[in-house]
Amino acid sequence: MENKLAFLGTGSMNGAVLRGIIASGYDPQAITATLRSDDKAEALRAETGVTVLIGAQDPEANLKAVQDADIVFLGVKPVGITALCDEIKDALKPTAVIVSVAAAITISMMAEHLNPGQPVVRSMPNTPLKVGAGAVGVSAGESVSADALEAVVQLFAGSGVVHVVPESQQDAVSAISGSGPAYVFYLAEAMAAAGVELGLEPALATDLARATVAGAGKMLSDAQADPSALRRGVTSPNGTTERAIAAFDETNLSQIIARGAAAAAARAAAITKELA
Ligand SMILES: NC(=O)C1=CN([C@@H]2O[C@H](COP(=O)(O)OP(=O)(O)OC[C@H]3O[C@@H](n4cnc5c(N)ncnc54)[C@H](OP(=O)(O)O)[C@@H]3O)[C@@H](O)[C@H]2O)C=CC1
Ligand SMILES: O=C(O)[C@@H]1CCC=N1
Repeated sequence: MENKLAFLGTGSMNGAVLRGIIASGYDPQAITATLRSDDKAEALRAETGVTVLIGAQDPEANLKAVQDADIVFLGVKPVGITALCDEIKDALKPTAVIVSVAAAITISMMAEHLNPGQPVVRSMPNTPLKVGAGAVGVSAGESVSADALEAVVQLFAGSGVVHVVPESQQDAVSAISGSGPAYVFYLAEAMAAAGVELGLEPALATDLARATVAGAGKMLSDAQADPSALRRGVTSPNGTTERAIAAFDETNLSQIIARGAAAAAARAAAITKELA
């Protein structure tokens, strides 16, 4: 029988994890999801077939969702994670594995707000899980058995690549793959704007940028794909692409991207300090 799953705070990220799991064939009847407000509840129910409980209508929604759950995904904002742990801790099965998707909240911060020995996994997923193309870093607390960790890894693996990483690397994972989809969307926005500057209609420029980023992403989705080799395949000697890459290099675009990622990782470390 499949593990019973609970999703507490089923917004953008937990919703993507949930949709990825459902798309990979998991029985929706084994899943209960909670939301705080009711505006997206009906759509979530209709789309996924899971049981949806709404906090604004039932103060016990989270408690009901976890009472027979084997794996509990915490999907609220970082600032709400420890309060959510306090809320649910006595309703959890002692063996239930808590899986946080929150940036910056450490395993020990969660463990302080749960009963001793409750297994805790810290994960950093990303929203492309929703379309079966996610990337996830997971780190296990000391109470997590090898079987329990494997069960969590398998849930994510149905809709993305999964790497078990030391918890000390989670801020870096967050800065690369957690936030990374936004960097790629930003690139698509910048390409569309560049197309408009070159005289294309905005709708055409956006469509060309969108299809190009999506197509390049599809080529990269092969686990053996090498980004540098793929780039060279587009870059004719003394051709047009070469001039664009040279202009990027002149402006040190790689360093600019590294600065952005470092700023994201630094913000995660700062949030940890703020909320510890
Ligand atoms: N968005 C992303 O790409 C990524 C996000 N994350 C992490 O995911 C977490 C959630 O972020 P995100 O999904 O973007 O945020 P969202 O605001 O989209 O989702 C949070 C959800 O939690 C609900 N909620 C808040 N408090 C409670 C509660 N006490 N009980 C039940 N539901 C509650 C909110 O409901 P309501 O709207 O009604 O308040 C909302 O639906 C964060 O900790 C973030 O660090 C990690 C990786 C990537
Ligand atoms: O922006 C954030 O804080 C979250 C964590 C990683 C992606 N989104």
